[in-house]
Amino acid sequence: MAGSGKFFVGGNWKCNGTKDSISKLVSDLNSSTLEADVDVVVSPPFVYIDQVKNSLTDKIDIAAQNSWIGKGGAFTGEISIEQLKDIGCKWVILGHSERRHVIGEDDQFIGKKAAYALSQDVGVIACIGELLQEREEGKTFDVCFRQLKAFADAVPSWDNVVIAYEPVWAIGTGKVASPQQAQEVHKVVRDWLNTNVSADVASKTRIIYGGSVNGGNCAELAKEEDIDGFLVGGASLKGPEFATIINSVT
Ligand SMILES: O=C(COP(=O)(O)O)NO
Repeated sequence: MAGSGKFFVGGNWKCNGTKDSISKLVSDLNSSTLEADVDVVVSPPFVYIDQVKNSLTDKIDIAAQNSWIGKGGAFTGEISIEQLKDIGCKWVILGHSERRHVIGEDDQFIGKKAAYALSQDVGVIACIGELLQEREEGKTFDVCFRQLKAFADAVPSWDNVVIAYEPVWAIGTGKVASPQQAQEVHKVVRDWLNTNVSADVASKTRIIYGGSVNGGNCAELAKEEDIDGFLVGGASLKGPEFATIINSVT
């Protein structure tokens, strides 16, 4: 399994950064003190992965923000897992709500991507989460279970999978889920794994939270039993704050 720490923290840089700003961010990360039992990844835009990989401390791995459903070839604009491995990616974020609700990727398409990445020994950060309307209609669990099932139907194994619960209404809004809200969903996700996959997978799979995590709220969230780390957007673009979040999970 790529990474065997009890905890997992990812920094999703999304479509942000320049060569200069990323150079500064990497420098800040390289000078940070990071706790040992946390697997840490950062996820730069594709065009900066090589720069980051060649300058970042080896204590932090690289995750791609997306990947193609299979081998490369005549797929204009796509980037294959083989190419991402070639430049040092060990992980890939798949099913992010921005890919689902902005780009329009569906559960099955995301499942195919996850299956192929895992078949090539690249770890998958499998994102799930409900829209505000779905939560208001009491459908949070149904949505998460549907998304989980699509991953479960596709993946050959859960050994290299981290689940990221990211309520869409909390992403980029500053409206972080309360520790109780996040724990409630993380618990039912772990129970779903126990019932539908195995007790071993349920106990070993890291379930991380994403959605407006910052240096001020991470400690309270990290205290929850079933929160095994974070997938951080905006706050991961600030090196010192991202280091604070990483060190809050131990
Ligand atoms: O999308 C997110 C979270 O983003 P924010 O931390 O900016 O809410 N992680 O993948």
